Parts: sequence; C-alpha cells; structure tokens
Amino acid sequence: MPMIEQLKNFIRHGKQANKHVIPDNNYGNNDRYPKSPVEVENFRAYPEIKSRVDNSSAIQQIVAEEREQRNKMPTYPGLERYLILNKMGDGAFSNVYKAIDTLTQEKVAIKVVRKHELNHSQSEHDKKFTAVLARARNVLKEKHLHRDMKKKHRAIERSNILKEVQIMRQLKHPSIVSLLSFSESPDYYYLVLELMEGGELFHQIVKLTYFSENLSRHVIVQVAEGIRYLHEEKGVVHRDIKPENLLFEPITFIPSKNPKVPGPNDEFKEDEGEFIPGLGGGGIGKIKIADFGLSKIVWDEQTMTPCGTVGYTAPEIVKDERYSKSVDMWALGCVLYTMLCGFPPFYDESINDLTDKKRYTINQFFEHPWIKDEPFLPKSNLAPTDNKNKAEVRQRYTSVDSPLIYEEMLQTPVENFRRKDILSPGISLKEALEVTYAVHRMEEETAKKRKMKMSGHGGKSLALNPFKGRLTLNDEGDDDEDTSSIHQVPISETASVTNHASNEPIKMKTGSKVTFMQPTSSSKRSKEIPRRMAFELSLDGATLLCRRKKALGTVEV
Ligand SMILES: Nc1ncnc2c1ncn2[C@@H]1O[C@H](COP(=O)(O)OP(=O)(O)OP(=O)(O)O)[C@@H](O)[C@H]1O
Repeated sequence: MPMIEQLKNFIRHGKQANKHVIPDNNYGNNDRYPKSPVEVENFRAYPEIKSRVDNSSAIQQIVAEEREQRNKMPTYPGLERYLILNKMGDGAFSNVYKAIDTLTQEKVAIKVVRKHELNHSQSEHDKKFTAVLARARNVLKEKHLHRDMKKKHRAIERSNILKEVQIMRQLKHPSIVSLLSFSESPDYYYLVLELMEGGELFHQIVKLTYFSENLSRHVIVQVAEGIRYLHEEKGVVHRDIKPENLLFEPITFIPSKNPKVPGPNDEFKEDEGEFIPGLGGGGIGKIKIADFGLSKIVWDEQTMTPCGTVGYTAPEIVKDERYSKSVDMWALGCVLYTMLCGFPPFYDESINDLTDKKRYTINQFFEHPWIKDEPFLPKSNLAPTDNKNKAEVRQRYTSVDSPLIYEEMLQTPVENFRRKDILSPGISLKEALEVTYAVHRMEEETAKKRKMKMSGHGGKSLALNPFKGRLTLNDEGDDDEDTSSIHQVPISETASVTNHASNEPIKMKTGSKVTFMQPTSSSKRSKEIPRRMAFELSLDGATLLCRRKKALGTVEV
C-alpha cells in the first residue's frame, strides 16, 4: 500500500479511535497532524500502523508527504467535516474535489461553486458572454437593454445552481450521480456528491482511441437507462449529455488475452483489455450521468403534464425543442458515435463554424462527396428515369465492366431482388420497418395532440370523424385544403396496413392530425394509394388504434 494511503487510513481510523488526534477544523493546517505527546501516543497505539511506528523516519516521511499534498488544498468554511484529498475536475464556476467524510468514512466528491463569480464577470464563461453582449449591443444600440441582459445573465447563473440542486435532490437511480448534501457559506455553494473515482468518460475514450462495440454498448445502455428514468419517471431533460458529463467507476483493467491482430488498413487502437458482460471493460465499470446545471423539469412528475400553468402554456412552450426529450436522444447518438469512432460526429475548432454543423439540408446531402462523387448515381439535374442519364450510366458502366450484367440487371424485375425467405409471407423487412416508423410517428403525433389539448391549446383538437374506414394523418393545417405541406411517409407509396374489420387499407401520412376519411372521399388530402396487398399486418393490439377505437366507439379497426 502506498505510504500516502497508509496515512489516510491512519487518519480515518485514528480519528475514530481518538478525537484529539485530528482536530476537526482548518484543513490544510499543519495542526491537524499528531504533534503533542498524547497524539503521538495515540498514533503509535493504532494497530494497523504499529509495525511502522518503530520506524519513525518512515512515519515522518509519510506525514511530510501528506502535508505537502494537503497544503495545496484550499480550505473552505463549513466543510470542516470533510478531508479534502485532491482536485478531480472543474467547471466554469466550480472546483470538484475528492474528499473523505470524516464522520461516515465515506469517500465523496465535493463541488464547490464560487458565488463571487456568479456575480462578477471574471470567469471564462462570463468573458464569452461579454463578447456576445458586445456584438448584441452593436446591433441593438440600446444600453439599457444591454444592462438588463447582463443582470439577467447573472441571475440565471445563480438560479441554475439552485435549480441543479433542486433537480438532483429528486433523483435516485443507479445511472445518475447522487447528491448527498447541499450547503453554503457566504462565498460558496457546496454540493456533496457520490464519488465517481474514474472521472470523465471523455478521458477514457481519448486513452483507448475508441471503444469496441461491446464496451460502447455497455456504456450507452447505462446512460440510456439514466435518460429513460429522467424522461419517463421524473420529467427531466438533462440537455448536456456528453462524454465529459458521464462519469465512471473504475474496474481492474485486464489486458486482452488474445489481442486482435490489426489488419494493414486498421487504425491503431489501444488495447482495451478483456470485456466482461455486465461488469465492463477498458477499466470502465458503472457509468453515471453528472452535471445537471442545464437540466430542466419539463413534466410535472405527479400529473405528468407539461410544467407551467396548465391551460395557459403556449403551444410554442409546450413544443419548444430546447426542452424536448429529443435533445437528450440526439446527444445520446452523438456519445455513441464518439465512443465507436473516437471523435465526435460534429467538430470544428471554431465555435461559430461548429454551430453551423448541424443537420444537413437536403441539398447538402446531395453535395456530400459520398453521394456526389459516385459516378453511377443519377445526378440531381437528371431524373433517374431520364434516358440521357441512363445512357450515360450505361456507357460508363459498360466501358469498365461486362455489358451483359448491366443488360441483365436492367431486365430483371425488381421483385426478384426481394427476399422472400424472411419474415411472414408477403412482408419485407423494409415494409415492416416502414410500418413500424409510421405507427410510431402516429403515436407520437397523437400524444402531442393530447398534450396540447390538456394544456388548453389543442384548439384544433383531434376532430376525428367517426367514419369506419381508411385512416389518414393530416398536417396541422386543419381544415385548410392545401396539401403541399403534407409529407408522405415512404410507406404510403409502397405499403399499406389492412384494417381487418373492414378489409380497407389504412393510409398513413405524417402530420399531427388524425382523421378518419370516408373511403370514397374525393378530398385532396386523401389521395388514393393503390391498394397493395404485399403484406398484411394485424394491428388489433396496436395501442394507438385501440385507443382510437375506444374514443370513437363506433370505429372498428
Ligand atoms: N461526482 C463526481 N465524481 C468525480 N468527479 C466529478 C464528480 N462530479 C464532477 N466531477 C468532475 O468535475 C468536473 C466538473 O464537474 P461539473 O461538470 O459538475 O461542474 P460544472 O461547474 O457544472 O462544469 P461545467 O461548467 O463544465 O458545466 C467533471 O467534469 C468531473 O471531471
């Protein structure tokens, strides 16, 4: 055992044995160490180190080492109960220390938040904000507005800490760092947290180059469990899921017994060691979500209704994407990508450029080299069926390969490429997935509508016409007949879900309104889909349809 650890053990147990050994105040103060003859006696009496006591020079060395270490640690009024060991990390307004609770002997992490910096623009965070303000001021040219914004910012930061505490207090889950206690002094807020000795997942990704699929799955499932708890049980959206905010408990690293021999084109990867399902690998055991500084409670946990005054919450607020659970789901995907690849999906040195890297527009998609540089794909200015294009592709292809294959492929009916040996007769995987997505979307849209209705803003509520028959999902435009904004689910052209009761196909479009249409309706919305009989899927047990059936009473689907 390293000397320093032995001393810590001594401090821990020695304190239990005799309170006078370690005074309960002045961390970093040399008086904390046994100096008086009585204390030295106590020190010597402690059995675990008795064998070493005879070697006084060794003890002195231990004490000197620890003193040196401890002298670097700051002292905080109100934290006398804790023995601060070392700094584990920091944030914009905080330092996080590893410490020992001398009452319980438990190791903890203490996040010390500087109130002063919440009130003065000294931090990096504030400097950035000042720069933004300067830009805003140039635009606004209104000083009083600038002052208001600044004040507001400080108030927001302060309330963020308290909000973080308020949210964390309610949480109890194996994938979430627990808040053990909260206190404050005139200058600081103290958050005593469950200690995650491994630190940030971020560093481990860097260390191991990237993670194997097994390890990535091990991590992401735990994070997802935490997110599910936050979203489904607590109505909380974290909003800052990233490898820096995912902390881990270390496990012993066991070097790979049969290291994979890398191929000539394989990227170098650090050995991540043996992986044990359920336990972990790469030194990573349990994973927990930390840092709730940007979290929001979006749902009332009791009523499971949107926060805010029900009935007065504007749809914009209810639907606000910044508060949406999908924000965390997006981040979850980014974390998984980062673990598997070793770099994030979106990155740029410049913050401004980075914020531009968001989802592709459809035109950017077509401009991507992976699409654009493929010579045999039809070009956007040439429809795939365009004869000129066909001729061009044909000419290129036949010049490099067998013209026979090309001809053969052209003549082979598409049907022949369908795999008939999977799933139930007549249903392809693609169709199955498309139906799944469509039904999922329908459920989401219905839930959204219900939410809006509950908050009193479902003005254009679910005006379901109880006509037995085809089901269409219309856009939010309610009664307006313009169908230009209706997005067809891919399925609509290729698949249908049969209503077993009426034997009518169910037609699906995306959008937030659900309306039953007369089978014979000539409305623009209900563009007929050729009835495709490629597959049938029983939706008798589908929640959405069952609910609807219940609501309408007369409709059988
Ligand atoms: N419970 C913990 N156990 C171990 N280390 C921790 C713990 N909590 C925080 N840390 C370390 O301290 C760092 C900063 O903590 P945290 O993110 O909570 O602070 P913050 O002030 O909110 O940071 P930021 O300004 O980056 O949001 C973490 O990234 C991590 O390295």
